[in-house]
Amino acid sequence: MQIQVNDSLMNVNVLFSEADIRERIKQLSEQINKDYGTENTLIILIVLHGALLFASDLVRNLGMPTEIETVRIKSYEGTSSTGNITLVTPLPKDLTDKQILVIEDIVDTGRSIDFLLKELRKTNPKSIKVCSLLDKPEAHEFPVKADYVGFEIAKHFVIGYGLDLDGKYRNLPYVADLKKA
Ligand SMILES: O=P(O)(O)OC[C@H]1O[C@H](OP(=O)(O)OP(=O)(O)O)[C@H](O)[C@@H]1O
Ligand code: HPA
Repeated sequence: MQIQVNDSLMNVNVLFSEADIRERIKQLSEQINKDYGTENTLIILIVLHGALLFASDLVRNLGMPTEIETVRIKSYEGTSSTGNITLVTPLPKDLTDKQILVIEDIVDTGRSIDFLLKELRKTNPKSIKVCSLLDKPEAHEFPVKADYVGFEIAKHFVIGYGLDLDGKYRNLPYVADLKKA
């Protein structure tokens, strides 16, 4: 598939197929189940919109009692971070002494997760961990490290499986990167 991005025609190259993603989610959920056990409630905090598809597949494989919460933050226009994070919806209430697992689609510059973790720490939770489908270590501008990462990728803009370009392509069942045609 080819798509137009600003003045350039881009090739869409599949990086991770549906089957790759399914298999990696199985491995990640086994690790999370092992780390948290089955007794205590885990708050699953889904960062909207990008993490919606990943989170909905991941939580089905978790064995502990969970409460699902969402927060919406926004900072991207096109393929670049604006540098300004907006907390579009408030944080969930009553996070004090709770175990929180933040679900992200991607850690790119790290600005969004850095911002969110700072906000969450103000609520005095018992613990906070981050599970991100994708991580771009070479793009980090903030000292963040996700506890669970599906795939590390190079510094290319990616779309699909929740990830968008100006709101489009989130419904693709695979993750693809964009390269000049
Ligand atoms: O590490 P960063 O450089 O901050 O990039 C990662 C963030 O960017 C995207 O969110 P976006 O603002 O595009 O909102 P969306 O989830 O609704 O697409 C993505 O979902 C992450 O939250
Ligand atoms: O590579 C990306 N793709 C889509 N959304 C994003 N938000 C940060 N990085 C990306």
